[in-house]
Amino acid sequence: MRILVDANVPAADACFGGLGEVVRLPGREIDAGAVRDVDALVVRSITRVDAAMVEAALQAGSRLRFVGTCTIGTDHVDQAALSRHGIAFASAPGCNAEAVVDYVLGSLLTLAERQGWRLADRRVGVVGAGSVGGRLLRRLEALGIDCLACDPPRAEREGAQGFVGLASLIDACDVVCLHTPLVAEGPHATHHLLDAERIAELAPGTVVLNAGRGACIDGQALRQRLAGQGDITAVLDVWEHEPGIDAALHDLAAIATPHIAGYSLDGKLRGTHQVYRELVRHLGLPARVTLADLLPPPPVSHLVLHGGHEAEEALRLCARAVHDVRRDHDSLLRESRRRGMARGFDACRASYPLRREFSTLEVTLNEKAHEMAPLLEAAGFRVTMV
Ligand SMILES: NC(=O)C1=CN([C@@H]2O[C@H](COP(=O)(O)OP(=O)(O)OC[C@H]3O[C@@H](n4cnc5c(N)ncnc54)[C@H](O)[C@@H]3O)[C@@H](O)[C@H]2O)C=CC1
Ligand SMILES: O=C(O)C(=O)[C@H](O)COP(=O)(O)O
Repeated sequence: MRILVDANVPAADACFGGLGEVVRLPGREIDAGAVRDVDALVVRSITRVDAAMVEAALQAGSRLRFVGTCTIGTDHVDQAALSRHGIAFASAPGCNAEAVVDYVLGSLLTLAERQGWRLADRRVGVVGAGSVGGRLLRRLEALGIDCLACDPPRAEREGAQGFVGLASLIDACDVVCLHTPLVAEGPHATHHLLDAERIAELAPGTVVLNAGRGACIDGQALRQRLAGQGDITAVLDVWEHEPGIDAALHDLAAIATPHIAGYSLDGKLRGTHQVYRELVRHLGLPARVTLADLLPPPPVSHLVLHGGHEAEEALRLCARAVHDVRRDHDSLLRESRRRGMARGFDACRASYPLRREFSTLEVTLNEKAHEMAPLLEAAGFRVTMV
């Protein structure tokens, strides 16, 4: 059996090597020709697995019977086309949701520091309350932050209580966080969910954060608002037309990162392992590799606080011990200046030093810092007191 695996999938040999011959290719080079001679394909979000690719590969004699994406998002895979041709499909729901929530908290704490406000004084709106948005709401609420959630599909299934419409959320919130999948059509389509009209409705001072999919925001309309009135702030991890993103919008975003919100080692390994489990199930084999086999100890495992920090300052300190979003912003700026936008974007992603998640950091609080315990636990750190 031959398994073609995106070169950016970690632990591919450890997981798939026991099942057959593993062949690696950069995700953007995986096309019908590359798939012609394989039985299984394992990708991430940058490989388009569409009807044309699958049909061209099959016509050329491909034995392809399984496609897995080690990501949450599935908008790059034409699942209907796979099913028409009897090809099994698996994704990795929730795999990197914790990492995205860490990214959002780290970004908001960084903006708060730069702009001189406290997160505790802001109302945060979460659009798309699924794996990522739901976890974000739970952490924010545990931190005592006022939140609103907008999720019409969930509101339809579960009842409207606890959810608001998008217009009300925009009207009431200081921070609007997008965590929706990209859905091209249907009653809950998300393509340009924040369109020119919605962007015009954002009150001055609003922070817009997108860590869902780039095309959920009309980038041109956002650029015009930022360049014209310049009275809102954008934190963008995802972009229309990645990797060739709009350079002017990039320059106007307060925090601009190259689609790495979910790039924790933990999240990526979970993604690989989830797809591995689905592949062995498809083959009727036992899963011999466990996730614990794959995860090394974190580079920074322990921090001691002796007190004297204001609450949000302590949070920022712990968040940055794990992940400093300013580094990711600076590296995209530097690499895009040096290599051009598309190549710089991909270079940052390819060489990204996979970070760990907040839950891998143990924070020990000395007596004078004990009062920080509830806040740090709510943010997702492991806390011990001495
Ligand atoms: N920036 C990054 O690195 C990452 C981005 N993502 C993106 O985030 C998306 C969300 O991830 P999960 O929360 O795990 O997915 P999920 O499927 O668990 O949740 C998505 C939620 O969005 C809701 N939704 C759908 N249409 C909506 C609409 N029109 N308005 C408001 N809500 C709507 C759904 O009902 C669902 O509750 C993924 O599809 C992926 O595209 C995911 C991981 C990493
Ligand atoms: O899981 C998802 O969905 C994501 O957006 C991934 O974190 C993106 O990672 P790549 O597929 O672009 O490596």
